Amino acid sequence: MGTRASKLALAQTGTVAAALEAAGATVEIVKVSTPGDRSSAPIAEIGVGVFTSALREALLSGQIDVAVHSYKDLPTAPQDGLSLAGVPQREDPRDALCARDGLTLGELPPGSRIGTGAPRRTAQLKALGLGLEIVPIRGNIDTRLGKVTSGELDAVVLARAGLSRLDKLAVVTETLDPIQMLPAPAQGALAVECRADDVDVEHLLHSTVDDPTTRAAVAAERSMLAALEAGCSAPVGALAEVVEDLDENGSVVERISLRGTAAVTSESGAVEMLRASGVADIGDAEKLGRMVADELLDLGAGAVRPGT
Ligand SMILES: NCc1[nH]cc(CCC(=O)O)c1CC(=O)O
Repeated sequence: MGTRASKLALAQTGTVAAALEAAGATVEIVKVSTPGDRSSAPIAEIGVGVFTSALREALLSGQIDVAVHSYKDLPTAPQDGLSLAGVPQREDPRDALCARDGLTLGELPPGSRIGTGAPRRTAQLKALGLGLEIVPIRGNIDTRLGKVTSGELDAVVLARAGLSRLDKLAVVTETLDPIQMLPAPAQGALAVECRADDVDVEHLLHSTVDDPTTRAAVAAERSMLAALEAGCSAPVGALAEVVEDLDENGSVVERISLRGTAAVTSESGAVEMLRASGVADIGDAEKLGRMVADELLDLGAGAVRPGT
């Protein structure tokens, strides 16, 4: 199994490895270095797939047989020759504020310095109108948290899932409500890939680590992102949840609800978050994503293409 060498990537790969071992497989972990690990430039500058392409190449060349990615880091375009055989049950997808002195977002005084490198988090924080100063940062979770401990920053915003996997939830001072901060499409989910012609491994992954509910939710979020022609560094948030609903006969059915947001920045620099949402049958998850994207485009989301 190939993995990036960061603590988070190793923890993520470890959970999948444990599930495969419990199913009788023998696993060897192979660390693969990616351009995203070697460069500290903003992700938007290094390009799409900075954390995932090297793992995919190792898979295609036969150096490894299974790759575990953070799903939100995968480009939306499908990859020839690979199969997304397992989408394990998702962690809590929300973002988390880790602030000094136990403060919540509303308690941070205007002018507080908040670290994040994500255009999506930056846009949503600005749109809240709290007068916070957004400071661009990159680096692994410990590096980011260290900037709060040292006093360089008042807070950082991180994926709650990453902190949970590293057993660091104690540093969270507020789990951000999706009404204020919609997570990245597929945040908190993993993507487990193998070669498309490796049917035994594909079957093993599918039968041991795949969660159809997570797969449907992520499909809705990612099809919204793809329909906006945006990538993981775009100011776009999405959250799909499987909810219980009643059909026309009054029987309980599971349906999927999707909320999406995209930022538009005016010439004066003011940020507005456009919002759209919808509900559909689980089998129509991808269609739902395209519908919510169309609604965002109708509202004026055309100006959120990558790089803008
Ligand atoms: N490349 C950043 C990245 N990719 C996946 C995670 C966290 C884990 C997840 O969202 O599943 C993170 C860090 C963060 O956003 O705080």
